[in-house]
Amino acid sequence: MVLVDRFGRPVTNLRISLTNECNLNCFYCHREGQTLSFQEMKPEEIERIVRIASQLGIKKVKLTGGEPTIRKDIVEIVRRIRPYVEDLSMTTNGTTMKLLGGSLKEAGLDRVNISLDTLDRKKYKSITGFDVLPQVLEGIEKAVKLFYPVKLNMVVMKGLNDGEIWDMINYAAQKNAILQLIEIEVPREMEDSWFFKKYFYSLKPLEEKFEEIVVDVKERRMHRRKKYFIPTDYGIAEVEVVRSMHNTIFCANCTRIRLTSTGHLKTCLLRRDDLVDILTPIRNNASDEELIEIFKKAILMREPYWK
Ligand SMILES: Nc1nc2c(ncn2[C@@H]2O[C@H](COP(=O)(O)OP(=O)(O)OP(=O)(O)O)[C@@H](O)[C@H]2O)c(=O)[nH]1
Ligand SMILES: C[S@@+](CC[C@H](N)C(=O)[O-])C[C@H]1O[C@@H](n2cnc3c(N)ncnc32)[C@H](O)[C@@H]1O
Ligand code: SF4
Ligand code: SF4
Repeated sequence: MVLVDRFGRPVTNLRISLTNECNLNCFYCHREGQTLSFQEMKPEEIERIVRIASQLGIKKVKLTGGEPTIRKDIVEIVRRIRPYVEDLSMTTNGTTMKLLGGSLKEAGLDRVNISLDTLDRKKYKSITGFDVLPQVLEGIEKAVKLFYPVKLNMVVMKGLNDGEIWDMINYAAQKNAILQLIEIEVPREMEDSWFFKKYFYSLKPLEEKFEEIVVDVKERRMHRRKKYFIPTDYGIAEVEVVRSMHNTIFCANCTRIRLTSTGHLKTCLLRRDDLVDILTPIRNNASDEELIEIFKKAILMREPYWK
């Protein structure tokens, strides 16, 4: 069974923010659309929500945040939810990967996405606020030994790191990782913000350039994102483009529901009016049937953001 929303979009994956806290401070960070952080779910509460989701056909889970790996119980969380999930992945800034990668793998994590906007140490510090690029690069070395696929997330910013796109394509090919090139995304009301105006870099022209040089192009079901297969000196690079701003096709093919670290189901990254509390009912001993109804209510609230 898979639940389908009012717009005909099946809901097949759950994106869980484990904490809104982070050990870095990227200036553009959307924190998965979460604004509150007054409480965090316990491992057993997360496990219960994932079990209920799996009964509704939601079998792919992404762990994110804030930085998911700063939770002291991260390995326990992975171990607890593993049995209910077919594709269990994490998006991380990579700072703890060298230390934790082995335990996460052992606990059952399938794959990781690691954020890496630049290979330049000074720029990395100016973006994230911390001089930890060498630590992150070591984390990537560790990750590619443990997991497949590893994706590297590069948020492309005008005048800041747009000159590094081809270096990053080569770096990813060399490490046998997939590169995700990502446009900065903000909700409508923030399109006037200083950083969006200054740094937004449209990836559309680059996609057109890719079309001319690729050996293959594939399209993912989720968001109908394109994956380009580009020849490099290090073999074929796989480059996925995440172009979400004002993209109606992207939203029409959104198959995700979200869970905030405070225990609220959230229907869309960019909406501000879409939280459905599931943690309070759990703490008040709600039955599985009641939790299923809460999921269904949230799924009914889903709508494409850009339409
Ligand atoms: N607007 C929007 N952006 C998203 C959504 N999901 C992911 N993103 C953005 O896509 C980029 C990559 O996100 P990741 O956390 O690596 O996850 P992903 O690539 O979507 O997931 P996988 O491909 O399954 O690993 C980030 O910039 C996210 O903010 C979504 O549903 N809506
Ligand atoms: C919010 S972070 C959380 C996970 C982890 N801390 C990390 O940085 O990978 C998830 C992903 O969203 C991306 N991201 C954050 N803010 C963004 C924005 N405004 N636009 C596009 N992507 C963004 C990050 O680069 C990262 O790849
Ligand atoms: S590391 Fe991730 S959560 Fe932390 S500030 Fe950067 S993008 Fe946001
Ligand atoms: S509806 Fe669009 S903006 Fe909202 S989460 Fe889905 S893809 Fe992202």
